[in-house]
Amino acid sequence: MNVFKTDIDRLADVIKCTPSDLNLDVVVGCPSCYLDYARQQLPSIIGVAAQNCYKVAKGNFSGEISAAMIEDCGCEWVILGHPERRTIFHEPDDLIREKVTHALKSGLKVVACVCETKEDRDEGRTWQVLEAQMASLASSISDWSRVVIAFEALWASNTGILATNNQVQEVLSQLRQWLRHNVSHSVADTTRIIYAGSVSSDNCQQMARLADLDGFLVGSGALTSDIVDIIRASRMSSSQLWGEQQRLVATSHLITNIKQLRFSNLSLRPNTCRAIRNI
Ligand SMILES: O=C[C@H](O)COP(=O)(O)O
Repeated sequence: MNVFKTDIDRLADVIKCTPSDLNLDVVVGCPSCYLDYARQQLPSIIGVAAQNCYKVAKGNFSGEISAAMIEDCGCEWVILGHPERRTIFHEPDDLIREKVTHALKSGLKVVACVCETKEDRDEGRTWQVLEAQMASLASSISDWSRVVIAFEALWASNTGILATNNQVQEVLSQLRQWLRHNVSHSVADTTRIIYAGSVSSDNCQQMARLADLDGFLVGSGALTSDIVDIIRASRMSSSQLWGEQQRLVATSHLITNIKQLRFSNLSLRPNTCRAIRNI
């Protein structure tokens, strides 16, 4: 709930120049009322994701949208179980699992989120919480090739506290090991696991080097020129995915300020210029 149509226009203007040979998926998370508009404005190389959808195809569920509606808008992604859905709207694991089941069955690709809160970390139950979320999600997934796992350290999102690289890598590694032991080696080796929690220009390059990191889910950084650096860092990521999967950057918000930066030399840093050219 951070942007309007004019922001989509600005984003589209910049991103139309994006070359098509990126070894990277860039997916723009979008409020449901703008899905259709965003899909029309953005180049086809950029994915568009809904930020939620309901668990059934059709019916009397006022205020909800369905997977079929997302597809009808020409979009192929949905973000499910976002930490804000889990914590602010109290979506339980079971509901998220049902949504993931339905979205996949409907043909969408899913960014499935797991998260830990500050209390989870302080009380030493991070892995217990994440494992329960993973187990619930995994029971709904038959085709992992259309699933990206996003881990968010909620305590490091807009709090002024940053997760260290070690803290992030530790969890990402645990998530991959969990997939290895509970799903399969090939799923562990090919499923993209991305990180969310105040990813910015300042920390994206170091994080991109983490062994088990395959991209980012970006919130506030997608509202500034930082997203250019983040996309660039993701492209250079050292993750070792097998098979056809590419690294991924998903935004839960639209990128708003790139055009403004592009045409405002005062606020355009040299590395941002280069990054814009390179994407
Ligand atoms: O959807 C994005 C995540 O909630 C992360 O947001 P953030 O990058 O502002 O911490």
